[in-house]
Amino acid sequence: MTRSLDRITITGLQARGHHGVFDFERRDGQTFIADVDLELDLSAAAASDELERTVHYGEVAGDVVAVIEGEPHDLIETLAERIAAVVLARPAVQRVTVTVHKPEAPIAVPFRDVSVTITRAARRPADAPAPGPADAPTLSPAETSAQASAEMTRSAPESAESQQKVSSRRAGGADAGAHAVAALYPVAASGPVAASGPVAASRRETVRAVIALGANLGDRRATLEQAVRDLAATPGIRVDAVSTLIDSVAITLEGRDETVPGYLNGVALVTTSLAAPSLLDVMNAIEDAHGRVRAERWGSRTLDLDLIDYGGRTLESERLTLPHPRAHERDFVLEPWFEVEPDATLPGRGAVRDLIAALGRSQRLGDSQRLDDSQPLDAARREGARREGAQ
Ligand SMILES: Nc1ncnc2c1ncn2[C@@H]1O[C@H](COP(=O)(O)OP(=O)(O)OP(=O)(O)O)[C@@H](O)[C@H]1O
Ligand SMILES: Nc1nc2c(c(=O)[nH]1)N=C(CO)CN2
Repeated sequence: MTRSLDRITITGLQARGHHGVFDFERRDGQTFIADVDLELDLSAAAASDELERTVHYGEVAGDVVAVIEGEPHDLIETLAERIAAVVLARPAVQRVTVTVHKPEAPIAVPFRDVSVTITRAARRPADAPAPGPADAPTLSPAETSAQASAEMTRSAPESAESQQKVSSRRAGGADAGAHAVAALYPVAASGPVAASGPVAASRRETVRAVIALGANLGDRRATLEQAVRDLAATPGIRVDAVSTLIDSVAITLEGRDETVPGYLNGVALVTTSLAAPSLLDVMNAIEDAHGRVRAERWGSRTLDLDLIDYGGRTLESERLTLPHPRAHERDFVLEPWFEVEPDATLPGRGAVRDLIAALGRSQRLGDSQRLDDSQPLDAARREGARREGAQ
């Protein structure tokens, strides 16, 4: 006889997403709220008092929020289906009921809420024995949105804890080497990486990402400093290190062009709890805030922020390709990256050190030069982190 299952229920999970059929919904985003009701057998966990034998509700909350923040869908029906899929990816969960609320939906008459509710079952026999550690192979927030689009592959995500270890190790390595590099790793001084909103207390998986910065119009240095400040002040983003800035000749569709204003380029290493599409949203918003006009490809711009690497993942979607498809041939990206992460690798391309060597002297931007004073950029990073902490 099949006995009825136990339940874990989380209600009111709130996050900002860009789902909807209207352009303005895609552009501006709005609040979505999810309730999830997991059906599973909790007796082994209750008997042993072991977290490993149940499902960590904090992680589920993080996964759900990542789906809301991730790849936009037209319908809340689709969003609910994606949420159900990531919850059911946890082997212990037999059935899940998902409600997605869209309280700010564009409905022309006063209303309190609109929602959809779906129930989905795992394609596992309901009375099969519960898997060992109930929660075994879990998905990171980024993966969950990736799984939704079924496009992303990955290497293992780094937990906040392992990330801290990696950063500390790097700081030690830097101490042993040039002290200029050590100054770029004040790990302890950086702010926490927290999810915004009601799930801030839940443990969110964090991912290391590499963001390239460039500008060739206006006060380039001031713009790049402000962009670093803006990134560091964004909840869910911690800027761990910034490179010095290099001055480089503009590469246009015609090649090197010295008649076009030259670029200042640099790289920021960040740790983020945002899903990759949400991180790109933030980057685009910062570009827009600096008057970025998207007139022509490789045209002059006040600010360009490119997502070079996101936790080693590869992705090919309409608006985001990971790693950045042209990073391997750009020494204005590779050189600053190498400076702050000498052992970095570009997924599918190899060690950044080797990629720089492969470009060969003749192809390098001969005019690239290190600006000896990049302190303002690091000061901007710290100031942004303080601003985020104060929020
Ligand atoms: N990894 C990525 N980082 C940033 N934008 C990306 C990435 N992958 C895809 N895109 C998409 O590329 C679009 C165009 O970006 P952008 O205007 O910065 O291009 P570009 O700077 O002219 O050229 P390039 O991408 O070669 O630097 C963006 O709207 C974004 O959706
Ligand atoms: N030197 C240089 N040239 C470019 C750059 C850039 O950042 N630096 N960015 C481009 C489009 O993203 C096109 N050309």
